[in-house]
Amino acid sequence: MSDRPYRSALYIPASKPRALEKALGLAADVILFDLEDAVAPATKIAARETLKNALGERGSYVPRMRIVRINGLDTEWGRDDARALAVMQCDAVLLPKVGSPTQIDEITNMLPGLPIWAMIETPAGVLNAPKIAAHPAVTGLVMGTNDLAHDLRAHGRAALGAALQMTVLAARAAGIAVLDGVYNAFHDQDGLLAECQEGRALGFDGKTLIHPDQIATANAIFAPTPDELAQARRQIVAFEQAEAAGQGVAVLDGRIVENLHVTSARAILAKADAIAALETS
Ligand SMILES: CC(C)(COP(=O)(O)OP(=O)(O)OC[C@H]1O[C@@H](n2cnc3c(N)ncnc32)[C@H](O)[C@@H]1OP(=O)(O)O)[C@@H](O)C(=O)NCCC(=O)NCCSC(=O)C[C@H](O)C(=O)O
Ligand SMILES: [Mg+2]
Repeated sequence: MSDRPYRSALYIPASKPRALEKALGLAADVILFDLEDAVAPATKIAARETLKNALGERGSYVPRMRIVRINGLDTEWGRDDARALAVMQCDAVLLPKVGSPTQIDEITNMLPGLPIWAMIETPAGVLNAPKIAAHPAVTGLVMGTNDLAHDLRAHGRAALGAALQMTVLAARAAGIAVLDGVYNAFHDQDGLLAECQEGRALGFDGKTLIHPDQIATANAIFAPTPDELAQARRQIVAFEQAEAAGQGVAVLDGRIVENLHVTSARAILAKADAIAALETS
């Protein structure tokens, strides 16, 4: 997996030109240009044309990662959406409601070479998440907690715990990125903060968002903290000193530091560097 930050991934309905324009100045790490559920059926085709214009120029929205969510290939719009990607400058395509790796084969045949992100938002998708994540074209998973809760007839985030963990497990086993679902109450900053903290503790790389006011919270919570950075540096120094003294393990503040801790520490520092590079470019 790259060091690229995925702290905040903002959905923008492709049917909203004002939101598309506004996103040029927003600090989201990832923009999810949406042709699927945020766009009403009557405006799907016009939204696709709007998005072609917005993503027509090389370098537009860079340095943010640009991911286009198309409609499912089993819908009347999906195949034309996929074909339209040929004239859009984007970094990946996001396929909704992926239930099995054969759906990934289908989109890969249409868009060879383009990285695929898969939405895990159906019961079959959760159960098959390890196989979906292991597909060589898939570089990221995105939780679709609204659709999943609907399909499960579940209420509340706690009911999704197994699915959230299964999806993180699948992504980590495959070495790819994984993003948490959206927080619908976009005026509720306290609720968003709590859900971002929970998502980070579960192992997610970042959170998908629906409103610009949610970006700052996700960016803060999914970034390494100053304490984590200081601890990472101290662990590396302690381990290097132990190694120089012929030891395989260091002791820092009464805890052992092994090679695996150093690997994590280096990953934390690399992530902080990548965030700094993104924010200054
Ligand atoms: C939720 C909204 C409908 C709220 O819209 P609105 O009432 O217009 O918000 P504001 O007036 O507060 O907007 C203030 C300004 O911010 C811009 N804006 C709003 N939202 C976005 C956005 N997402 N990206 C960029 N810019 C945005 C407005 O244009 C205003 O700008 P200005 O004119 O300069 O003041 C709206 O936020 C919205 O449509 N959000 C996206 C909803 C969406 O994408 N839903 C689908 C994805 S969620 C999903 O499907 C998850 C998954 O599949 C699952 O199953 O769980
Ligand atoms: Mg959905």
